[in-house]
Amino acid sequence: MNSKPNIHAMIVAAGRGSRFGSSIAKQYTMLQGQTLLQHSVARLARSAYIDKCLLVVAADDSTVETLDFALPIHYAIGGAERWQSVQAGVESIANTGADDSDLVLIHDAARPAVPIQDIDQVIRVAMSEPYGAILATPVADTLKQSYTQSNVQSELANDDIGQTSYPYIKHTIDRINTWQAQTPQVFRLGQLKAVLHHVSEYQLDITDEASAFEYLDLPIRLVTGSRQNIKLTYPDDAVLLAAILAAQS
Ligand SMILES: Nc1ccn([C@@H]2O[C@H](COP(=O)(O)OP(=O)(O)OP(=O)(O)O)[C@@H](O)[C@H]2O)c(=O)n1
Ligand SMILES: C[C@](O)(CO)[C@H](O)COP(=O)(O)O
Repeated sequence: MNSKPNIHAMIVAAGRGSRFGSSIAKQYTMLQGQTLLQHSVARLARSAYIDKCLLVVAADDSTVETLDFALPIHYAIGGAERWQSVQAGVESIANTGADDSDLVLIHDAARPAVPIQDIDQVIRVAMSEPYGAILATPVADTLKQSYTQSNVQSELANDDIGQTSYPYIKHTIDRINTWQAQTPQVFRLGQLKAVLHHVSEYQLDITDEASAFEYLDLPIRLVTGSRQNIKLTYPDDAVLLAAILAAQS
């Protein structure tokens, strides 16, 4: 195993933020005087392993070029699904002549509070792995699988409590050995290219790149990260992120 591979950092910022529901793409939400995307680049800039960054943005993005970043920036145009944005970034990195054993670090623009020590730790672990490693946190809550049943007779008419769409509990999911995936996710370039090709060929539905390796039974290491590394997904997350960024600064 090459113990000192090159690291190619990529931030995916080509999403729409439909669950966040703002009129501007959520990566341009301002918190603590900067956009989320600028915060995320600034976090990577503080890692000794990273000296430049590829930003994967939407084809119609007219905001990114108006911003200053803490690293030299290159651009690629993203796709409709997150993995397609990553694939565009991977192609761009491969076209620079990068080696298949190099590491590609993928981070969400929407995770601006990742601690620097977590970035460095997941890189160090990935360096000793044949495929890669991701940040994640053990699930802390009791998890319920749900079902919906429209014709259940309840003592209280559903309308009386103003909500007809609450589901019921099916069962409790065992949380032992259950983790919440975060980013950065760090993989060998050649392997990442291959698994994304598989996702494309078989039209797999994935929400992170580690899932592509899972489909092929390729082991990816879980590195325990901070619970502060939350993603701006729903409007409530903005309150939490603002508090986390303020506490970290
Ligand atoms: N086609 C896509 C979809 C997502 N992303 C990026 O992937 C990260 C995490 O994805 P998510 O939170 O799902 O972002 P969105 O797709 O923007 O949100 P939503 O699913 O609510 O629309 C974000 O930084 C987002 O910009 C991307 O680059 N290209
Ligand atoms: C990559 C990711 O941030 C890991 O948590 C996540 O999978 C992005 O997509 P999601 O649809 O919000 O889970």
